[in-house]
Amino acid sequence: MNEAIQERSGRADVIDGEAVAAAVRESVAEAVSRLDEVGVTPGLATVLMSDDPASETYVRMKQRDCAEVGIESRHVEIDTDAPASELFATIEELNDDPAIDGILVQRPLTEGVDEPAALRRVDPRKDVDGFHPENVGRLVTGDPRFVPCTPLGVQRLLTEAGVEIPGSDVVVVGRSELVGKPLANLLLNRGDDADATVTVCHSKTDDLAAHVSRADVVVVAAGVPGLVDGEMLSADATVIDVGINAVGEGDDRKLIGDVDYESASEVARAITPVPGGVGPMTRAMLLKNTVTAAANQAAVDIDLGLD
Ligand SMILES: NC(=O)C1=CN([C@@H]2O[C@H](COP(=O)(O)OP(=O)(O)OC[C@H]3O[C@@H](n4cnc5c(N)ncnc54)[C@H](OP(=O)(O)O)[C@@H]3O)[C@@H](O)[C@H]2O)C=CC1
Ligand SMILES: Nc1nc(=O)c2c([nH]1)NC[C@@H]1CN(c3ccc(C(=O)N[C@@H](CCC(=O)O)C(=O)O)cc3)C=[N+]21
Repeated sequence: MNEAIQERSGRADVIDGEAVAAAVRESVAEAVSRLDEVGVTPGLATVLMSDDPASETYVRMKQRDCAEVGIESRHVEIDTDAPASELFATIEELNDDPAIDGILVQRPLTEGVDEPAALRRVDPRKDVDGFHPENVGRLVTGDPRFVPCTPLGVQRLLTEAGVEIPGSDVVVVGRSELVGKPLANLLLNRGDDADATVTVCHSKTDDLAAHVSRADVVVVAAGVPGLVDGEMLSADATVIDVGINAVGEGDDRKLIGDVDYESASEVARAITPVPGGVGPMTRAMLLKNTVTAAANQAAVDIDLGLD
């Protein structure tokens, strides 16, 4: 049995995102020490312009992750009442700051700020989120530089779970710029960890169940709890649940995914839990992209040991 697969629940193997993310962080820490030997310390800047408590939590987690692997982090908070020009000026400053290798502008931004305009301002060489149109274009044309962290995390979970991606039928539920579209492009590209036949479903898809039932791999990123359940799945399917939905109040408050875990794990071959699946991988891939950005900007030609 694979290291990524820790336990069985129902019939499906449970893919342990925390364990795979810990292994990624370990290899990132090793790469950081190799960079340290040549005098390079990677730096990540997080920019928050929002009062959303979940965003504040995520940004804190990202800083903690950085500290664990030896990446320096800087956090900039912009008042939600401030004009967008203040956000844009902050991004420009970070673009020009040699101590900063990666810039993450936490989404969603406060209402009224033109998000695409903000993402376009990030220097594409520091765009560790992979959201700048230049990096989006490079992914789509099969010459990726920075690939968004969640799709990268999903791809790694699939390979760690022993899924043979080439030739497989992948159904992605959700077509957002953040997750669905870049994931579809990543798995559609040529390569040993790709070469999939990809179908992308969304809210206007006629008969979601018909698509899902034919898939070897189902990735759900819709933000709709219970959207995919066991009845829709084929018995050999691997299910990756990207959704993060907070349900309940007070002591009953918890996170659930977009997949009905109970029924899906009775049918599927393997499944990711929420929490503990894709979320930790998203954060781990951010660290990896930051180290890559640092090596590229320092123009050091050393083997980072990252793949
Ligand atoms: N684990 C992680 O690391 C991350 C988790 N997330 C989570 O993943 C989920 C998706 O995020 P994101 O991509 O940003 O979300 P968006 O809201 O931007 O996109 C949701 C997508 O799902 C589609 N959709 C909505 N309802 C249905 C439906 N009934 N049937 C089929 N498709 C549907 C939408 O279709 P249409 O385009 O037609 O509106 C849209 O394409 C959220 O729960 C988010 O919190 C996000 C990022 C990282
Ligand atoms: N510029 C930008 N880049 C992003 O990558 C980005 C973003 N904005 N905005 C919001 C989404 C969401 N996202 C998550 C990251 C980690 C977890 C995560 O670690 N989740 C844990 C649980 C966390 C908890 O306990 O709250 C888990 O699933 O186990 C979840 C969601 C990144 N996003």
